[in-house]
Amino acid sequence: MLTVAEAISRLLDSVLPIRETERVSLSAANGRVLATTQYSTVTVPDTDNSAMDGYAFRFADVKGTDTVLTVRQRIPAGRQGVKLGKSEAARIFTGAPLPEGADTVIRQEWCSTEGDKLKFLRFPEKGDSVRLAGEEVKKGEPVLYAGTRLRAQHLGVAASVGLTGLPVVRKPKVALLVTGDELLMPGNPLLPGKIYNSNYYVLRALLEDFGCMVTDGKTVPDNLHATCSALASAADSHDLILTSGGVSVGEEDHVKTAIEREGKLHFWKIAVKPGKPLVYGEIGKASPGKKGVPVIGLPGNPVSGFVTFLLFVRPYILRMQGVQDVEMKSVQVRAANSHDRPDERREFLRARLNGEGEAELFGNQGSGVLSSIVWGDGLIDNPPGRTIKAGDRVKFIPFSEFFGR
Ligand SMILES: Nc1nc2c(c(=O)[nH]1)N[C@H]1C(S)=C(S)[C@@H](COP(=O)(O)OP(=O)(O)OC[C@H]3O[C@@H](n4cnc5c(N)ncnc54)[C@H](O)[C@@H]3O)O[C@H]1N2
Ligand code: MOO
Repeated sequence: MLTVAEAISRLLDSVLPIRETERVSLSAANGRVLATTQYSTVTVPDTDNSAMDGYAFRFADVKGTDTVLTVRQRIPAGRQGVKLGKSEAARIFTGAPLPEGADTVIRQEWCSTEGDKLKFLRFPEKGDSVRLAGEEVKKGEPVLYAGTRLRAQHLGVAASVGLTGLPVVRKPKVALLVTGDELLMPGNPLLPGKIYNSNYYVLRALLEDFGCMVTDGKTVPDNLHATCSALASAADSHDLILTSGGVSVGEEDHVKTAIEREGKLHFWKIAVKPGKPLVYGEIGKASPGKKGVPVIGLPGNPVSGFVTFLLFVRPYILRMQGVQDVEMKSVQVRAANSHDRPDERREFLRARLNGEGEAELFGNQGSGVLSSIVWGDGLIDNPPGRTIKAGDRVKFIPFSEFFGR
């Protein structure tokens, strides 16, 4: 069995990055991956301006708190003032440009006025409450880097330098194939021996969360012929095929054999719990110089599907879109309760942070207990063979870490 790290590096080493790009408006760019580094065509801020509502003046005119200046002008944000005369001040508001000659602002709470006379309650320091031109970005500097997954904050920076749209990588086209004779879609009456298909909704939502365009067919029945033909037709027009179920060792599990028939198996089985039987391969007989379409087969157990998606599929599809930093980062916390049964595989246990910042494990760690991932807000990354006692230090990966970047 491969280790988690080996599986991730074999997956990432074989990713074919998508080269096509498109330009989208800023309001359509959330979640997309930036295709080329963006440089600012403006300086931000473009002039020195006030960080406070108060009074702008020339520092050299103020000798002490007994200095009195004369207020000669009023500059709201969006307007421009005129040059300051000797011992003059300007009434100024947050964001308004400093008038020529001014270098310091005193906030209104720290001074007083009588008519047009300004008195100081505190002695300022030179440059107080002034945002200098170019202190954030200078014209020509890079502001956003290729390979960034664009989030609200990146769109804000793009807008702040006047960009209206951005070049992004084309969305990966992913075929989602869910296998299993026992599956019924919600909306149908539940028949004996059947269960509702939850993986379809989980995996579709996850794929969309990470920027994919998802197409799906009917649920694939548990037979080799149907599995082979579903894989072969999905390979036609997709960048990736993601399957659910049918990857274990029973004679009703056909995904691995179908990959071997329709293409090539790269690996099967990872020393991870949940998720051991994950399979990776490609579909389509590779003609010289041409690769097949990658296929990742996730285990059918619902928690296994969710966890292995985050561990293995998420970095894969982000890297397809050009994101370099796809590593999952954990934080060290104390365990609130125990985990008594060690496993030879590296475990990703469902847990949540309590009010003390400790990770509390969900009671039933079964791979089919989907409610554990609703109760939990992250995973404890537990090394092979290790039990956990309350108070032990553990590595915790919040779900937000997977979704945040
Ligand atoms: N003899 C062995 N049996 C199993 C092994 C093993 O090593 N030896 N491994 C177990 C592990 S670990 C896992 S994980 C599962 C993975 O099995 P499959 O990928 O073949 O998944 P299925 O058998 O199709 O289903 C497993 C389980 O999940 C339910 N399921 C499947 N699809 C869905 C869906 N779309 N929505 C909701 N629930 C789904 C299915 O009904 C089963 O209960 O194999 C173990 N067996
Ligand atoms: O890998 Mo399975 O996912 O342990 O149940």
